[in-house]
Amino acid sequence: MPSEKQTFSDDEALYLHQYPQPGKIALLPTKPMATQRDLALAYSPGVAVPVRRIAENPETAYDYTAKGNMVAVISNGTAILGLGNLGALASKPVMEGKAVLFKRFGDIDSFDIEVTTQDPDEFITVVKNITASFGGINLEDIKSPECFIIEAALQDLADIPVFHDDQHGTAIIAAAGLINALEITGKRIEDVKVVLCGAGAAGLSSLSLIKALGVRHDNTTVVDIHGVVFEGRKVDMDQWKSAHATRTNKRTLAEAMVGADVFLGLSARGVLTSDMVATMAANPIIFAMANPDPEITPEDVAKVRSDAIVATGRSDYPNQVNNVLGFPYIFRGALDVRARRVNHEMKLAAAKALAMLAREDVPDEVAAAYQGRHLKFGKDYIIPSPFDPRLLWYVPPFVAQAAMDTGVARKPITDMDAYRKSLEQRLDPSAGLLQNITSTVRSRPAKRIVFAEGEDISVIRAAHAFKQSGLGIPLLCGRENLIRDNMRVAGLNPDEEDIEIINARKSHRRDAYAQLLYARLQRKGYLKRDVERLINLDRNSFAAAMLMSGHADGMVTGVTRAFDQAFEEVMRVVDPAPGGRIMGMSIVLARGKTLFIADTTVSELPSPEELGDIAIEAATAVRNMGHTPRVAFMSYSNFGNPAGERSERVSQAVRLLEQRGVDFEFEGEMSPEIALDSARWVNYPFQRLTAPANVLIMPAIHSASISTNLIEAIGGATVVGPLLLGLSKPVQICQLSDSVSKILTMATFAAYDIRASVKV
Ligand SMILES: NC(=O)C1=CN([C@@H]2O[C@H](COP(=O)(O)OP(=O)(O)OC[C@H]3O[C@@H](n4cnc5c(N)ncnc54)[C@H](OP(=O)(O)O)[C@@H]3O)[C@@H](O)[C@H]2O)C=CC1
Ligand SMILES: CC(=O)C(=O)O
Ligand SMILES: [Mg+2]
Repeated sequence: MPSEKQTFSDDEALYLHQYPQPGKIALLPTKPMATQRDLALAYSPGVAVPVRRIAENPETAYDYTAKGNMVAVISNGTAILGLGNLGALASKPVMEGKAVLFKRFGDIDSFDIEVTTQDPDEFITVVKNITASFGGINLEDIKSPECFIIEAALQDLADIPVFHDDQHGTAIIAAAGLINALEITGKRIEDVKVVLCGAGAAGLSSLSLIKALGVRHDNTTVVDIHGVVFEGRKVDMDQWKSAHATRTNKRTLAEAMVGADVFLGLSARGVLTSDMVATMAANPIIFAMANPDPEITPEDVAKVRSDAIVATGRSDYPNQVNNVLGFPYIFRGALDVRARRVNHEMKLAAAKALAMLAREDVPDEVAAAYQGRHLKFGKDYIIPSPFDPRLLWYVPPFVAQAAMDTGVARKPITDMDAYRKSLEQRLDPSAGLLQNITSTVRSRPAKRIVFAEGEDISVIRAAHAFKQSGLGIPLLCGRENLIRDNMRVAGLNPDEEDIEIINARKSHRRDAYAQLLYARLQRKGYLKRDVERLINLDRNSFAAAMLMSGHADGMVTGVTRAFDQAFEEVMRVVDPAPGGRIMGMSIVLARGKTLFIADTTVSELPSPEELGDIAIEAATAVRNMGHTPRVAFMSYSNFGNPAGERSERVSQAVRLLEQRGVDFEFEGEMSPEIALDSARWVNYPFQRLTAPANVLIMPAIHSASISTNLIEAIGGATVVGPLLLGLSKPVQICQLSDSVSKILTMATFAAYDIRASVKV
């Protein structure tokens, strides 16, 4: 059952997993395989050379193969999230997901491996025999108590870190959160009474770690599906539960919760009730970490307690206590020193580092990642956000140092400052862009975005997601009946959808909008009845009139008709911004680069002066997104070589812009390989860019459009847009039949408003 807060439908989740290709990962070669020589070097016979070296000295596998930055995510699917034992194959989406998260947050390459056995010995044998391929093994979603046996055995058998993430990743994050929650509430760790619900992998390991930090055994109560785990209990006990059993008369969770300071939930959805929370001690700390749905929602806690600190495993509430905050950085640090294992000291170091990071000031560029919430260490911010880019250079050095201090590092780091800098460079700068745009929109006062094609099912879904994600107030244009019917088709309940529907034909503003349009179009060959028809029948005219009249703050269209037609309809109603340049800018996110390309939609063949206007509009929009623009005027030639009429136009654009005294870097004319690769600048010592260009101004629409579409078609890149700039109001035009996600992105950009006329 999807949870109340879920902002997407089951169909959308399936669609994401199925298209454009099934699954979430693919392999990216790091060496060319284009020629016979490439093949000879990389494969037979060249490959024989590293083979012999590794046979002679196994350590050199770290030098000649991807082993050192490769982690296997291995499961048998016996405890998939909180969904239970659904088997190895069913766990594959989660394992692919973890592999992607390793890459996204830790720049670690990763394979998912699903082992179809539930027999621990067989599982151990399989994993033991593949450890040589990897720098580390991340065991995932294996149920207890088998997970304890499996991990311990593999740690003895392997000479690389074997880390059961549900145990230790979770324990590390929960410990970090607890350290900070105790600090905020002023409670002492040796005094707090802790109830753990869920005596499984995550629960028992978390309890062990917080005991190592100072929680007293006698102050803890463990509860599993049968109730309290007390000393002497006979039902469903094992050595791991017994180690945490306490002498107590309490038998149920409700009894255990009376007077408790801390609740750690690593069990199942809805296990904790508001009534139980009401009986907790003052300033209770509640970590409801079951996934995908917590033991209790923050809303249900708030009904009975205003003094509680609440954390969940989910990203849509404050305080996400989820192991995604841990495994990328713990493995990063462990791999970088070629650690033999992840030991207790490394886990404690990671927990303390995470706790410390949450107490540091949040710089502006990081603030955007926090979904507009209060950014000061306190009740709603006890742990860093998974999107905090500082995690990657903050946490691994502590882990690596602990590995070195405890003698498990095979390759100690000699210069920690240099190491920290190298971690900063690993960060994919493109990864944060869309997240930052989304977070900023959430943090600002809600904007009303009119979705002109409100009857379309994808548009309805996007509007629903827009609202559910807290991005603003969607307004759907169209006929109520049709929209309500299509809401049902989209799996939504129209009676529960709190989205305003505006039917042009019934709108009391029809006349006013017709007047507005008539005033604009009467000298352009339109009669009064022509504009009345437009307002009644053409949703773009109606929606644009809403925008111009201040009844909406932004507009999205283009899903049901071609760009040119939608653009023309919008332009009939919406004025250009004073001094603005109407143009399209596409954003290309690929391989760690963010490129802004303009003009991808409007001007066929801009004059040199117009190219300058495009550069100014683009550079300001780029700045509005928090990036420093470095503009390159694109050509097939570089600084007059080879000479030609087309390249001369571009060169002239650069000269004209020099006279306009702009406040951003620009250079040209130049070809893309020179603009993007500073290593090639040796031949052009006079060029003025301080780093590779990120804004590419194309000489004409065909080169802009072809190059952008080519990048997208080749694959491996995310292309956003084209985003429409230069209008007096924020309008975004999607591509025909865009997916729900793309429509949502365009609506988010309409709400963010990157136009140059809106200097942020
Ligand atoms: N936020 C995070 O980062 C993480 C969250 N988790 C979540 O923690 C939960 C447990 O995962 P994991 O430890 O890997 O799985 P395990 O299967 O190892 O453990 C689950 C434990 O919860 C117990 N349990 C289930 N239902 C209840 C209930 N109604 N009342 C009390 N105890 C119950 C189980 O008891 P029994 O075996 O008797 O059924 C078992 O002891 C899952 O929801 C998972 O998503 C896990 C890892 C990380
Ligand atoms: C987060 C995680 O690993 C789990 O819920 O199993
Ligand atoms: Mg897990």
